[in-house]
Parts: sequence; structure tokens; C-alpha cells
Amino acid sequence: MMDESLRNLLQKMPKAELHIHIEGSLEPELIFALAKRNGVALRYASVDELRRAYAFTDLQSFLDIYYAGASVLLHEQDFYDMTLAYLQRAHADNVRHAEIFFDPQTHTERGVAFSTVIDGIHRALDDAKRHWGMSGALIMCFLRHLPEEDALATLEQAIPHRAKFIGVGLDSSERGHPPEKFARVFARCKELGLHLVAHAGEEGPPDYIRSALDVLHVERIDHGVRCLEDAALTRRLAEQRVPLTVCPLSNIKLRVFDRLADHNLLKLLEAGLLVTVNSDDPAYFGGYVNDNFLRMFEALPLGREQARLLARNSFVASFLDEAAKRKLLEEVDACFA
Ligand code: HPA
Ligand SMILES: [Zn+2]
Repeated sequence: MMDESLRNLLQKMPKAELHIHIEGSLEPELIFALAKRNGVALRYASVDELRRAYAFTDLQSFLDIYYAGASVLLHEQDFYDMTLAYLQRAHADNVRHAEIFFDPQTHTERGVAFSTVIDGIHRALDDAKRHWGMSGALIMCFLRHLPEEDALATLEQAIPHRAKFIGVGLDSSERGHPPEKFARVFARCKELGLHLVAHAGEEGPPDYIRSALDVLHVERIDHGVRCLEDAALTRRLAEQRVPLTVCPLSNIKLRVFDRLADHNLLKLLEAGLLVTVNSDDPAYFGGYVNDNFLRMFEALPLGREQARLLARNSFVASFLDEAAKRKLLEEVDACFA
């Protein structure tokens, strides 16, 4: 059992969350409530039946259910309710800053307007700032199983809303969809001054991490846990201080590792990498960010020093400005004093 004071520290330490798909925060209860409100038919008879379907074998088996769950989102208020529920839950975990992914193509493909999606999500961020002093920012993800032309068209739709998001990412089915496929759209995003991130090295090989850096010019790697299969790449990530947004419970549910005790989080830290801990899709993977910290610290020989480092890393790896980072890092240090 974990020391009670370490448990308290993990829960109370200020932290940023940098890898959370807002559609992955949609809890089964809210899926059913929105289905009812919007008259959308679901394949599942009850919340329990839906929850029982969350038995994934790999990334694709999860994505099939995740896209089905998102089909209940139709109106601006639905996107607001989903996002505010996440922010409230994150606030309870003392998340002080969240950089949140959203997947516009999942919704525009179903005929929902781009503005409906981003306006609902963004309004919740404004309210979280007002209610709890919690900051939030949006990262628009392109679905990598779709053609690059679709991503370019999505970017065009996003331009009038440029002030509401800070960057772009790449998610969905990784294998067979290398970063190179999105070279043109990421080049265009770079010209627009957007921050760039990409999922790489979750299920895909270390080479996808390398091409995310060299071809897409991303600033952070989402997941990236497979980097350790390539020693030269690992050294490069450490030297260049490229953050990895690691999601332990996600990696177990999607069978990247068999058990939490087999997770390579400690090895990544020992390799000198700028690792952060995040929830990915908390409604599907069995926990929010503090659950990820607590379960990981129970399973591996991690202590107070690693807790402090991971809290600090979450702000260092964020896209906050330097003054905001400094202030939050001081709060972390005070928590550990
Ligand atoms: O973990 C993930 N990987 C890739 N795409 C995703 N979309 C939501 N969650 C994920
Ligand atoms: Zn993810």
C-alpha cells in the first residue's frame, strides 16, 4: 500500500493535463442523457450494457466505440455540457491548466457545424476560468485514418475560429497512417503560428516518432512510449527536451503493456525524458488524471521526487507563457516544501 502522505501529495499537487480527448471524457451516463435529450438511438440498452462493451483489445476496438459514443453530440449545449463536466472533474484533481484535444471531423462528418463544436467547448473553458481560475486551451486534432485533403478542408473551416485554439494534433488509428501523410497540412499550420503535436509511438513504431519530429516538426509527442525501442531516438528526445504525454491507464486498456507493473514510465524518466502523466480518454480507460498518478505510483517504485518532477514537467511541457509557468512551478515547489 502507498504511503498516505504520498497519496495526498499526488492528489493535491498542482498539475497540468496535456493529453485529454474531450470526446473521451463523455461518461456513459451523459451519453444516455444526451441520447434521450436529442432523440438519438443507441446500440446499447443501458448504461451498464454500454460500460460492459468497454473491453478493448487494441486502439481500433476502442475507437469504434468512442466514435459511436460521440454520435449523441449534436448541439452547442451538448459540447458545453461535456466539456464543463470534464473541467469540473479535473478541477477536483487540482488540474490548474488543461490543453484539450477535440476531433472536429468526428462531428462535421455527421453534419454538425464546426462552429457548434468549437463554440460549445470554448464557452465551457471560459466558464472554468471564471469559476475556478483554471486555464484551458484547445488543440484541434486531425483524424489520421482520413485523407490529408479532409484535414486541409477542416483547417479551412477552422480559420475563422483561429483565436479559439492554440494548436493542432494528429490522432485516431496510428498503424498504416504515418505522420508523413499529413506533411502539407502541418506545414500550413506551422505558417499560421499554431503549436504542433502528434500521437506517435503508441501502437506505431519508433520511426513514426522520428517522422513526427522531422517531417511534421511537432513540439511534443503524444504517448511516445515505444521510443525506448530505439536508443538513438531516445537520446535525441532527451537532449532536445521533447515532452512525451504518457497515459498509463490508456496503455493498459489498449494492451500496449499487459499490466501497470510492466509500464515503462520509470524507464522513460531514467532515460532523462520530459515525461508527463495524463488520462487520454478518462471515461473509457477507468480514471481521470489523479487515478493515473495513483495507480502508476502503486505499481512502480516511484516516490516523492518523481511526483514533484512529474508535476513540474506538466507545466514545463505546456504551452503556457513563461510567466504563468514560473508562477505554477513555484506553487508545485511550495506544495513539496
Ligand atoms: O489514445 C488515442 N490514440 C489515438 N487516437 C485517439 N483518439 C482518442 N484517443 C486516442
Ligand atoms: Zn490520445
